[in-house]
Amino acid sequence: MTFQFNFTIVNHLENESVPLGDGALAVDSSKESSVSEGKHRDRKCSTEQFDLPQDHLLEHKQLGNATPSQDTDSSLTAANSSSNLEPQEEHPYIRVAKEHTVPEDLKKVLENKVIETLPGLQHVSVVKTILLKENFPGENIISQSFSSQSDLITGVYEGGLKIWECTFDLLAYFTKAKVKFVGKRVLDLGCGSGLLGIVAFKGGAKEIHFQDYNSLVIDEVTLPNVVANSTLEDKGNDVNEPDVKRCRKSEVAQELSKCRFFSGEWSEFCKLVLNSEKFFEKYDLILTSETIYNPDYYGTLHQTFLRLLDKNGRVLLASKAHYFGVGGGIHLFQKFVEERNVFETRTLEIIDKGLKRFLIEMTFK
Ligand SMILES: C[S@@+](CC[C@H](N)C(=O)[O-])C[C@H]1O[C@@H](n2cnc3c(N)ncnc32)[C@H](O)[C@@H]1O
Repeated sequence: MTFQFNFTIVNHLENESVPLGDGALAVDSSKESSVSEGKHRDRKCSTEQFDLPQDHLLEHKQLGNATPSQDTDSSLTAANSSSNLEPQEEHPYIRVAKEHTVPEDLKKVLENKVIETLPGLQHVSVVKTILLKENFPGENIISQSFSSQSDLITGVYEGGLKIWECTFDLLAYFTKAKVKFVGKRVLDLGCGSGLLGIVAFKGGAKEIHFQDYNSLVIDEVTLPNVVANSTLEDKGNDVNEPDVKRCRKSEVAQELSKCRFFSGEWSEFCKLVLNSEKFFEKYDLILTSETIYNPDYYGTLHQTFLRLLDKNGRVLLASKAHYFGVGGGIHLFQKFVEERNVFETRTLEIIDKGLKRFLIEMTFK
């Protein structure tokens, strides 16, 4: 079955057809659970990494693999042009992280976007973007993903343009387990649409950071989604008085200042936030859905948790049991984590409908 719109909301929305826009992305939903195969994985590599955190966890030995990267995209930057804090000789190119600022004119962010409420998630609206590939010559992940008919292109496009199934599992868990966000520092890691972070935002989190591999995803999907879910939409539309409007705008800007947006590969993202001039406090909660499909990334991912999670914090991770084609999956990842002996993992829920899926929690030992 082929959907033709910017988001493929798999399984849950399989029967929801959306009108076509010219130039809209077509994604084959039948490939949802089997991510792109080895044909794109020609830069698979692994290295020992990186700078370890300056705390008690230093004593734990790190054996991670580095993330593969592939330079087919002009937005990639040579790694050796960035900070030399970390050895990266085996990666001539790596997707350097950057922070995306929220544009002042929020209306512009939503220009040409169609906002739709997700069925069953009335409190979260989702922006559907019309992505014309010629608008994004630098990061032509849309056309590449389309022409290769795959959901992921390792090191080029990591799947953030669509909403993956486990996101809904984690959202349901938040409600069921009454997960508290108030006052928490939250990271939506590998955010794609950013729904997990958005729920944390709406739930009163103190600060919410969104990270995706692709800057296009942040600019065209995550950021518009967050703006659409800020109170600007709820409050702003029916008001005409300039003073009231101005006041609401500044309220919204203040609210949005709790959110920060980052793109780039995980180790680069860690470097960016840890070395940033802005004060960085570790996260109380790291939310992450469908990010353990590729075993080559486990080292970097584990390292990211290790470096960015507060010692009393927890990771809530949602994943399919197995990712056919790429080889990752929950058991492999849990084994990897166990061997590093830094985190404890606990299975929160097993969803045995369709493809088996897991929700796990990770806390420091
Ligand atoms: C399959 S998508 C899942 C998106 C979203 N969490 C969801 O459930 O809909 C995987 C996400 O992980 C991120 N990701 C995967 N590998 C990464 C890496 N090595 N460095 C940075 N981000 C990565 C990508 O940005 C991508 O959005």
